[in-house]
Amino acid sequence: MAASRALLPSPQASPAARVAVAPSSLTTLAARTGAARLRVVRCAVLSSPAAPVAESSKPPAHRISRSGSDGALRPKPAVLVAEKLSEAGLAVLREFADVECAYGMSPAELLAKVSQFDALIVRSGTKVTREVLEAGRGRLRVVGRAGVGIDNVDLQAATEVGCLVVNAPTANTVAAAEHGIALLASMARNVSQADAALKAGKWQRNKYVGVSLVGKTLSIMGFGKVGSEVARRAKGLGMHVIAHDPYAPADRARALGVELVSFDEAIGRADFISLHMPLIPTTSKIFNDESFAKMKTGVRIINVARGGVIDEDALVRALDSGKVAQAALDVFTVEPPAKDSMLVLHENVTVTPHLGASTVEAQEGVAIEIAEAVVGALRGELAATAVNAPMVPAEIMSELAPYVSLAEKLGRLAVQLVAGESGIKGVKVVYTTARGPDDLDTRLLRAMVTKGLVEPVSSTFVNLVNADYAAKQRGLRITEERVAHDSPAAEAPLESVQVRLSNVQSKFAGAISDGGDIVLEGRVKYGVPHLTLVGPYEVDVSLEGNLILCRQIDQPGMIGKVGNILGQRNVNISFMSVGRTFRGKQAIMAIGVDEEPDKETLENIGAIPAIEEFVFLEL
Ligand SMILES: NC(=O)c1ccc[n+]([C@@H]2O[C@H](COP(=O)([O-])OP(=O)(O)OC[C@H]3O[C@@H](n4cnc5c(N)ncnc54)[C@H](O)[C@@H]3O)[C@@H](O)[C@H]2O)c1
Ligand SMILES: O=C(O)[C@H](O)COP(=O)(O)O
Repeated sequence: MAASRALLPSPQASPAARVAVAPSSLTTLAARTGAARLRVVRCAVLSSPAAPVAESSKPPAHRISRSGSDGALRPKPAVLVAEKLSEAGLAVLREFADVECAYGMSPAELLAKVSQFDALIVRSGTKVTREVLEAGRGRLRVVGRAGVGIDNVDLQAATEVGCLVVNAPTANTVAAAEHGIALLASMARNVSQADAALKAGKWQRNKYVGVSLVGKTLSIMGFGKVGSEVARRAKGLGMHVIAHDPYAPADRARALGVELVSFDEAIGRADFISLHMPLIPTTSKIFNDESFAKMKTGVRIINVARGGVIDEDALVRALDSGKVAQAALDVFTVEPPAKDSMLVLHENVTVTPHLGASTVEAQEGVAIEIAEAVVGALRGELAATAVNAPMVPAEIMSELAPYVSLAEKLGRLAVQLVAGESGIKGVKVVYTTARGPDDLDTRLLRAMVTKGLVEPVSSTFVNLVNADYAAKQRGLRITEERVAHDSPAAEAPLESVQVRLSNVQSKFAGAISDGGDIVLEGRVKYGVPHLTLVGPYEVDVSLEGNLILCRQIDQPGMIGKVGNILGQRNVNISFMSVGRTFRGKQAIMAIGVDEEPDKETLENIGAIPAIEEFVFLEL
């Protein structure tokens, strides 16, 4: 079987979720409800060795009806809708399945019910925990998230029990952007405070004098789907819009008349700051005492992204001191927030209960998008919005698995090296192989590089079906080059894979090649992906755990010094490799570590006099 007939999800996915897709159907796109969306493509579900269901917990018998496209009689699937879904979506579901809407269930009620259903649909208010997924094991095949964020679904557990998770990533973008603008305007004019005062009988015209928006600088933090829609609307209000997003395409920003700037410049120049980045380890509490201190006194902040990007205690301090004049928040670290939350009760704070996606139109769009994805998945089709993606059949996996993992890891490392404000422009993937184009289809590898580049910095989930579309959406131009390997007798499908990011700045200058690109190259050795080139430096480090890269003057004792610091802090080194240009000149150390070193440990490494720069990268 050719490699081109295969798909691969995250390596931990269980065999029960295995799906194969014909290459001819890989790129069907459709435009709908104003937002571009991907259609599902038909594919064959490979045999799913479902776990045996205990006699006592067996679900009730299925109702028999004609649900197959071939008209054959087979059981009608059952779908549990746990949160309010628009009628349009329910109608799509009812055509294919028995639908039960059980809104507002307690966790115990959900746990008791879930084993009777083939699919479960939720929004952000229902926690789909490991316990829930375990309870559904054997019958529950799909969890549909009617919205973007899947922070409430235990993805790892879903994958382990062979349950596909699909989401609806685009239909609520405009609604979230409009809510951001609504909060911006109502905060600036004290609408909610004045409304509350008037309803309490107070006519306070002098107290609620607002500030104007026209001519003010708005910084958009995260220039993705929602951020760019907010920018477009704010320009219409006469605001000067700048943005910070290290991974956004500069062309798209330019087309909207938005200047991309560094983090410090964005927060330092802004009168208003609107947050639109995903909650990922690098953005967690990124707005904290230190960043508030760099803002203009009297700045105003809007958050319709995720509560966790703000250190909420620090925001209360900044509001109390007047550093931040006002905040308008739709999202909170814990939802719902405590009733006595000082942030929510602060008089200079406007709050809404996570309403960004809550418009009639968005909920209709999201409901249809998720209903179609769930029905498609129950039919054995692969949704382009599958979050824990599909994988390749065993015979393909056995040969390509380590290269697939290598491709994703190179993408993942490369994107973490990006810095500055120019955004990623060109991506080139170079394969050195003894095989001809007919023997090695590189789509899977290209998709995995895209997955590695996109997933760590966005709320987009990439699988083989949507990889090229996801790259295009983000303005990533991915080109490929095949370099013939000298030894045509070589058995391995690939000698090496190289990922080059052009026209980017890097937070680690040592990763920049002589040609000015971020360059990472890897090989598979004894079935394990290895990093073998960083910029111009040859290294050899197994890609397991996490990685520290240090650039230093080549001199004796460096390995010992860094090793000591890590050892003292109980950080286990799994691999270490040094590469240098010339003796006594520049060298880099690539260190594989099992644990994540804390900030102080990394600072101690950086403080070694011969170390010129270092970076910690997560795999
Ligand atoms: N309040 C709501 O109801 C609601 C509705 C929709 C989306 N959201 C949330 O809004 C956020 C944005 O959603 P989206 O659909 O626009 O996602 P997206 O993936 O399209 O955009 C996120 C952008 O953030 C950028 N980014 C990543 N790390 C960054 C960093 N350190 N600094 C600056 N930018 C960074 C990415 O490059 C990307 O361009 C998500 O957190 C999503 O869950 C909330
Ligand atoms: O992630 C999302 O799509 C938004 O935060 C909306 O969540 P909701 O569907 O619970 O409104």
